[in-house]
Amino acid sequence: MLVVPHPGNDVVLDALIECSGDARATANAINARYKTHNATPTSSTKRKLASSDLTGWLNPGTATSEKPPSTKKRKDAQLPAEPQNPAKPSSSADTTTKPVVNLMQVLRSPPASKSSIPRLPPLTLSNPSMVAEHTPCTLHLSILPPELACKLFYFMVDLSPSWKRNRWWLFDRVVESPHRTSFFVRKQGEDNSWHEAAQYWYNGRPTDPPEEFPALMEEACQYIEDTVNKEMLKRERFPLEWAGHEPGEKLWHANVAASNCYEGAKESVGPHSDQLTYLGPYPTIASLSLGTTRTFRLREVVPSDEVSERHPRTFNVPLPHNSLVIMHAATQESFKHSIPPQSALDLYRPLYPHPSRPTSPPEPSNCRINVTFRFYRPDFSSNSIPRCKCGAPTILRADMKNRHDGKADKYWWICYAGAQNDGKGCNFWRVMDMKMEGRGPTCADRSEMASNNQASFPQRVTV
Ligand SMILES: O=C(O)CCC(=O)C(=O)O
Ligand SMILES: [Fe+2]
Repeated sequence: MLVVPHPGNDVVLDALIECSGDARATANAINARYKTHNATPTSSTKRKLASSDLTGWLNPGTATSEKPPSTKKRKDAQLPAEPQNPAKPSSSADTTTKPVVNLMQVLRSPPASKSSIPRLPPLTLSNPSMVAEHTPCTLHLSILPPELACKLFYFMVDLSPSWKRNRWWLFDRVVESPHRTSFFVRKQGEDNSWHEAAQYWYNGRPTDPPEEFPALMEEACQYIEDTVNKEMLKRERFPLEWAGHEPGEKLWHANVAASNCYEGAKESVGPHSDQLTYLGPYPTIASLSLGTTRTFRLREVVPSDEVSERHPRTFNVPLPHNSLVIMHAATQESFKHSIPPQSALDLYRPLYPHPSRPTSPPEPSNCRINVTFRFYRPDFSSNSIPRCKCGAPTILRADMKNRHDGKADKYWWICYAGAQNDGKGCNFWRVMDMKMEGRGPTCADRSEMASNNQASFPQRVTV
């Protein structure tokens, strides 16, 4: 079993988007990027090159090939264009021989930069005002009453042995995430429509019906919703954000939550942006940290038209027990986030004894529990998600290299069936069209309505 930081295929999906859905160009581009990085191969890099060539990933004979929306290369794509003479398929990359190779070595290697633009060192954002200054996120310390935070930590740690390691196909092998995860829904009437969404938390794997929010999670969620709503009132809203709440209803509420357990310093999650399939564009996600402090890393994705001017910057945010990061709108569109492995960590020392051992002193722990509270939008409900030719629901991803200013945003519906189906999906691609697909109302729709009614509407959209 190859263990890679989840979700390792984020890099591949981004590269596919940059190559306008052309899978062959994507494989060639990833190979070319790797080869550029290792321009003067040593004997060890030669060995890696031979075993990790991605050309064999493509299997056009089995793919249900839909012509991508545009096969014309985008001139602003960061990855190199398809070579004139595509490399001959490497025998060692042949799917029948299945070489064992850590694909992250291939996918993670950025090209050696020859540019003169200064690289900025990673910046540690050690307090809430620094986080707000440099990122679209806000950090909130001591978010829950201390006893509730401690009880919820114990409760989730006790539950976590039943959580799953995410598994999916990447190219021709199954990979597994280096942490455990679970998914919860908030009971709201008889609505079971998020069962399918839960499967997406597990990369399209069939799952048992998701669990409902346990009582302690529900209690915590109410504090978190209050903070998120207060923060949302302070910030600008983006045109594609959801604005369909009823008068008097909260701007944001959580209807699902995903949890992660990282045991020890080495468990991690790789750089990714969250899938937008049910969240829609410009989501707000509230991420609660309990237990040992870990670093939350944010790395900006520089739009294509700025790559020659500046390098992306990396920000490290230490997240202590009982802290909340709100990933506000535009975080998923313009940053990747991760929990990198660490060489060491400080044990968490609970203030209170475990409820089932009230007379024993609390034991230090090397676990971190993370709960991300999310709002799955009604206009992105399961039955509205386009299906690909495999018959499976597609996933929604932002074209991160496009500028994200609320005006020129682009999102793609992409086949994701390959993640569970021996790595074989179809080449389904479609640009999302909010209006044509009948989605909304968004902040832009509301603001349009207001101007049609000739009401004066402020520049900052308030809904
Ligand atoms: O553990 C964290 O703070 C991040 C988890 C995460 O990125 C995710 O669940 O999508
Ligand atoms: Fe995430």
